[in-house]
Formats: sequence, structure tokens, C-alpha cells
Amino acid sequence: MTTPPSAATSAPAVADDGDVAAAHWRLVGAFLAPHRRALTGFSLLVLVAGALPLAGPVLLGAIADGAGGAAGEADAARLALLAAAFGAVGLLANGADLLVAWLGARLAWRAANQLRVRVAAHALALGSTWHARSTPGEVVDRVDGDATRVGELLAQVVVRLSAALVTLAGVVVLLTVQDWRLGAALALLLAAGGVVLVRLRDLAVPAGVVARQRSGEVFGAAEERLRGAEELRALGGSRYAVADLHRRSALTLAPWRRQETYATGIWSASMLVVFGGGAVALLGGILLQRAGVLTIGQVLAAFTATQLTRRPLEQLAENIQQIQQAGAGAVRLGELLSQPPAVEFHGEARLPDGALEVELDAVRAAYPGADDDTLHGVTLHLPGGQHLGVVGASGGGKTTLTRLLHRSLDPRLGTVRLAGIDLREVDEASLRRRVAVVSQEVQLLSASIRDNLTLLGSVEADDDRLVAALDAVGLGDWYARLPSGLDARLGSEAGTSAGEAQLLALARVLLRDPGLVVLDEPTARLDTASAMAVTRALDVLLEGRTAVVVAHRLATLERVDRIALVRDGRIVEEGPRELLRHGDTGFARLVAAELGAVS
Ligand SMILES: Nc1ncnc2c1ncn2[C@@H]1O[C@H](COP(=O)(O)OP(=O)(O)OP(=O)(O)O)[C@@H](O)[C@H]1O
Repeated sequence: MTTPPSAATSAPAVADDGDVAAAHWRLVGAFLAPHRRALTGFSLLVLVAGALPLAGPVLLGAIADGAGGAAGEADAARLALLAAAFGAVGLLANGADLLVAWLGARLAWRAANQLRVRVAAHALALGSTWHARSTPGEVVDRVDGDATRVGELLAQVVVRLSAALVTLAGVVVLLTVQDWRLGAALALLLAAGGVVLVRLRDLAVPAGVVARQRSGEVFGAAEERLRGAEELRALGGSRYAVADLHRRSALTLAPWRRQETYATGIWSASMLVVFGGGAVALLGGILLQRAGVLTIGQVLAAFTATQLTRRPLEQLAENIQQIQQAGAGAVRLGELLSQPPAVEFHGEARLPDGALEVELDAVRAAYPGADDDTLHGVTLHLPGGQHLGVVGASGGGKTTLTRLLHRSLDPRLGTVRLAGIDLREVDEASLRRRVAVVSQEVQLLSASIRDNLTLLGSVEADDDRLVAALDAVGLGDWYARLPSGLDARLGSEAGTSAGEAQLLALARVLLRDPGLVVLDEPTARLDTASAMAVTRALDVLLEGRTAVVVAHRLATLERVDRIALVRDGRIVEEGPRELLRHGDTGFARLVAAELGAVS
């Protein structure tokens, strides 16, 4: 498979809106490069399919002229031959159309799918700031809706439109051969029609952009509310959520209506051109026939040829709307693809086995688009195998500090090292294997337990190892109750409480055998019994590994070796846990003050 250009590095600097749109198109187009050969073959076929029907009017004219004369034996045979050729052209043209439709659909699906996969992969690589700004529904709409439209456009519509243009040009040539004045009149009419169509399309595109954006927002809002359905219902918010959805969806009406109006205008304009062309051929043809310039057969050929413009013009009118929708989609996809990923991996170093030593050296970190740094010069040293508890008031920078450890964010200045290796030098696969993260909100998939444990196969482990990991975190009894074992689907066949979900997440981490575990207080949202089960599992998981634990409870700190107090993006205190024992030290008072409200 051809590797696509990195969206982050290939996004060109753009000056104005036109440049931005062009840059976005280039970015999207580059992702379809692997289909270039298939597209070329398809284009040739489409050109043949576009040119074939042109033979029909020529044959019809010759038949009409032949039938008008004295019908000798030879003439009758010639007429029969012409009629047979006329039928054969019709058959061939239809056959070519079928082939074009079949191949076009296949090509469009492949191109769209490839684009979809690329966009999904890029969306997954984007940082937390970007994801915080976009609802999952909006992202899904881009990954599926926009990618499908753009893939179809690039693989099929553009090619079909080229065929339409070939037919139109062929008709003009055909008329010119009959008489140049007929050809010139039709060319003028087509040019005028073309200008009107393009103008209408330009008006329709912005309406389409707004319409697609609004429907993306409705999709996003619906997804978000469905996800929080239980809470919404419990708090009596359902009615308001529905009313809000109705209001949002009503906002899509105006741009859709505008877009549809322009689409109808485009259709009418193209039909006017067809009728105008027919009138030109009939009127001009009859005048020229009276003047003895054309035969009746030639007039018939000219008129029939103008009627061939109907299909390409219909196609233009139809596809112009598709182009306009895909244009809006391409701009949105381009925007997404030009967002730099949170971090880029170029390093090849491998992290060693065993517990990893952690060092932060004068680290400053900022989120994309933020004016200020979130971390202001953090320095920290945690020997391999030790456990650090990080405490501090909300918004102080604890999560940001942990994000640096698994490279969800890179320092703006300073260095983060694991086992003495700058994280920017480390190979991605090695980092993902050796550093594990457990957040408060466990992300379980509606898939089998096996897929959840191996994260869709990203860890190789046989069933015995999977079951042993479940046992180790205390899920042995839960697992034993499941009739279909590791194949049980989470949700439908295997229900999980919040505590069990956390334990599953810990088993998932255990299987990776990491050297550093980063935890965001996994017991914070659990009841006492579940919290105890998770704490027991943590004892197993963290044994012999380095750990950084964001702690919201004093109890959590009892199991760590060192404690760091984070406030306003700085580590204001850091020291061994023993200091807490002496309740009168400044350190103990500070920690107690930070945790007092929640412990
Ligand atoms: N993904 C993000 N994009 C932009 N800013 C962010 C992002 N995450 C956090 N911030 C900002 O960075 C600052 C530090 O947040 P951080 O989440 O690191 O604090 P915290 O101490 O972990 O807080 P909490 O205990 O509430 O989780 C806050 O001002 C927050 O608004």
C-alpha cells in the first residue's frame, strides 16, 4: 500500500480562502493517489462510452437520406446495413454504460474506503485539545459522510463529467461538420449555459457547506445526548434535550432549502440548453435545407445530435450538486487532515525491559492554540520501580504532566526521559508496549472480552494468559460465570459494573507487561467495595513496575513511595511519603490541605 503523505507536514502554508480550499483539495486528492492506474483505465472506458452515441445521429441522417432517394437493390442492402449498425451502436453504448456504472461504483467504494481509513487514523492521532473541541458525532460524520462523498467524487463523478464534456464537444463537432453556423450557434448556447451553471454552483456551494456543517452538529449533539441518556433521563433533561435537537435540526432547514433551490435552478438551466439546442438545429437546419446547403438527412442528424446533449447536461446538473456537497466535504476533510497530530514519531530507540526510570528536566508544556504554558518548568526524578503520587487542586496540571509520559503531548521546552532515553527518540510501538495508561473513564468496546483485553489484537496472548490476567486482577469469579468465556460480548453477554470495568482495564494493562504505569486515580469514582478490589489489583499490577498515580484520596497515597504536589503548572513540593507521617511538617500540611476536601 502506498504510504500517504503526512498530513501534518504536507499541509502547505495558505494565504486566503481560495488557497485554503485548493490546499485542502490537494491534501485530500493525495490520499487517492494509489488509485491512479485504475482511474486512468476507467477514464478511457468512460471516454469511449461518451463518444459511442455520437455515431447514432450520423447513421440516422444517412438512413434518412438513403430512404428519400430511389430505392435500388444496392441501396436497400446499404440501408439495411446502416440500420444494423445503428442498432449495434445502441447496444454497444448501453453495454459500455453498464460497465462504466459497475466499475465506477467499485472504484468509488475503494477510494472512499481508503480515504475513510486515512481520515479515521488521522483523527485518532489528533491531540486531546482537538478532540475536546469536536464531538465524536461530528468526527463520525466527517469520517463516513464526507469521505464517502469525496471518494465518490474523485473516483467517479469527475470521470463521468469528463465523458459528458466529450459528448458535448462531439455534438458541436458533428453540427460543425453539417454546417459551421450550426456548430457555432450550439457552441455559443452551451457556453452561455455553462456560465449560468457555474454561477449557480458557486452560489450553491456555500449553502452546501453551511448545511453539511449544521447537520454534522445535529449528529454530534444527538450522539452526545444518547451517550448520556441515563443521566439525562434521571435528571429530567430528556424533554429539553429533544427540544434542543429540534432547534438545532431546524437550523439546517434554511441552508438546505437554499441549496435545493439552486439545485433546481441548475436543472432548469440545463434543460433550457437542451431545448434551445434542438430549436437551433431545427430552425437553422430547415433554413439551410431550403437554401440547398443541407439535406433532410443532415438536418435530422443535426437535430438528433443536439438531443444527445440531454444526458450529459442532466449529468452535469446532477453531479454539480454532488460536486458541491463533496466540495464542502473536501474542505472539512482537508481542515481535519491539515491539523497536526498531537505528536509525531520518528525515533527508533527501544525502551529496555523492566521498571523504567522517569526524568523530567525543566519541562514547559502548552496545549495547541493556548497563549500560556500549562506546565512551567517541571523537574522530576523517579527511580525505576518507585511509585509517585501526584496531588494538587483541579486544573493545576496533573493530567498534563501524565500526558507527557505517554507522549499524548510533547514538552515545548525541556526533556522527558524514560530509562535515560529522550521520549522523542523512542519508537512508537516500543513506547506503547512499555508505558501503559489507565484513566478514570475506562474505554471498553462492545466486542468480545478477548478483543477488549488484547485491544483488538494489538497484544499477542493466548487464552491461558488472558484468563490468568483476569484471575490476577480478581475477575476470576466474574469470568467463570460467563457461558461463552472469552468470546462473551461485553454489554450484551457480559455486564460490567464500574469496578469490573476498571479491573478489566487493569488486566488489559497487565497483559502488556509495561515498565511504567500511568494512572489517573482509578478508584476515584468507585464505591468502597469496588475501590478495595481495584486497590488489590493495583498491588499486583504495580509490583516491580514504576508508577505515576494521580491521587485524589489520602488512602491512595499510602501505597506510593514519593509524593509530588502540583499547583499552577509547577511542582511546588516533592518528597518521600514518610514526610506525611509527621503531621506537623509543612509538606504534610500542604498535602492534607490539597486532599482535605476529597479524602
Ligand atoms: N486537552 C486540553 N486542551 C487544552 N487545554 C487543556 C487540555 N487539558 C487540560 N487543559 C488545561 O490545562 C490546565 C491543566 O489541566 P489538567 O487537566 O492538567 O489539570 P489537573 O490538575 O489534572 O485537573 P483535574 O484534577 O481537574 O483533572 C487547565 O487549565 C486545563 O483547562
